[in-house]
Amino acid sequence: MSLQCGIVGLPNVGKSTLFNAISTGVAEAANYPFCTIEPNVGVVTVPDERLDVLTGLVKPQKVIPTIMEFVDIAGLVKGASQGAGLGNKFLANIREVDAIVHVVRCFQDENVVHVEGRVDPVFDKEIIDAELQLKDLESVEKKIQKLEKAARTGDAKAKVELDVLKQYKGVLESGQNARSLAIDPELKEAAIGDIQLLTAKPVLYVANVDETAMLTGNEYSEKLREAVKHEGAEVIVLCAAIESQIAEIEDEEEHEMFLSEYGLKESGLSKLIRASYALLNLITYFTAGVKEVRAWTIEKGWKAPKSAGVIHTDFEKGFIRAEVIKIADFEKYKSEAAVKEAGKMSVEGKEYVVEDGDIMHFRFNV
Ligand SMILES: Nc1ncnc2c1ncn2[C@@H]1O[C@H](COP(=O)(O)OP(=O)(O)OP(=O)(O)O)[C@@H](O)[C@H]1O
Ligand SMILES: [Mg+2]
Repeated sequence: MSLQCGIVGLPNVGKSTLFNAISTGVAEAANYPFCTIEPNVGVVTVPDERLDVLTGLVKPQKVIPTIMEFVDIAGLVKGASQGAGLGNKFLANIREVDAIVHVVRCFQDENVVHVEGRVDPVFDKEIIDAELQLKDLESVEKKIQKLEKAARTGDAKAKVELDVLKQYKGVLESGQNARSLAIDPELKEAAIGDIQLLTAKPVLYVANVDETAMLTGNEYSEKLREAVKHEGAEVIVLCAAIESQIAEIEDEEEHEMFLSEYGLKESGLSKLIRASYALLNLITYFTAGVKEVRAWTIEKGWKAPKSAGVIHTDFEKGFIRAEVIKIADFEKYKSEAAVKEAGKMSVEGKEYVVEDGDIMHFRFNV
């Protein structure tokens, strides 16, 4: 299971710089075969200290972290929803991703052209939002037309959906994003699940600042933070130009030194990758054996059989039970045997909801 985050923003704000940093950022996770699916899709490993802890205790032959994909989407401009600057093609790229990383320029640099001729992150963000909203409005209106016909023939389901879609229309027309509509998840899925509204996708913002503001942020990033406060979205402050330099350092020690020289505890990229993972409502469970210690991605709320299914469909079909160790217990008792002896391993059935950090052992029968 691998989900995609699309990197979105105006032209020349640092999207590709950030993408390249992410894509070459093997320093954090040198043990995963980094690969590129397409030139603009990068597979990154999700940094996870717990995996290091487990590896230290189990000493496996192989360690496999979990992954995520980032897509570098070309810059959108004003009018993109009407096709300006190849707009429609890029908007289609956004439709395919699961979440959006919206990069906003918060750095001053006369040598880097700003398409609007000035640095104003809040206004920039609004340009992008407006284009995405216009595109969504188009999709919503199309579907409303279809549903109106069905509703007229007395289709009750169509009437319910129509009502929801009209609410979305209202939200979009008032210049808000579809995600701001508070609505029952099932109703939402029925109404807009098939049309993949761009502004319904979860979002986080990257304030791309200059080197001097990397630790503290600056007036621009503050303005952005203030402007998105009501959205409840996260704002990550980083300097894409520096991040891409840091990412190129493969030697782990040197990498650490570089970070500490800048006063950073961890790279902005690690922060961004973890935040994106959380944004998608993803959690990690582990399997731990001497052959392999591995992190697996599932969605929050998944029960044991479905979670087992990400390893192999047989695990789900033939699920019998799961033996679960909490990672804190593994750390405390140092081995599976010691955990068992202490009575800290639990045996769970089909209804067990897997928690972040669980170490799972599935019993199955095919
Ligand atoms: N934090 C920063 N400080 C200073 N310069 C930066 C910063 N981040 C990126 N840049 C510079 O900004 C320029 C544009 O960056 P980049 O190509 O990544 O933008 P982009 O958003 O991908 O643009 P496009 O939409 O045209 O593809 C580059 O010259 C890059 O080095
Ligand atoms: Mg680019």
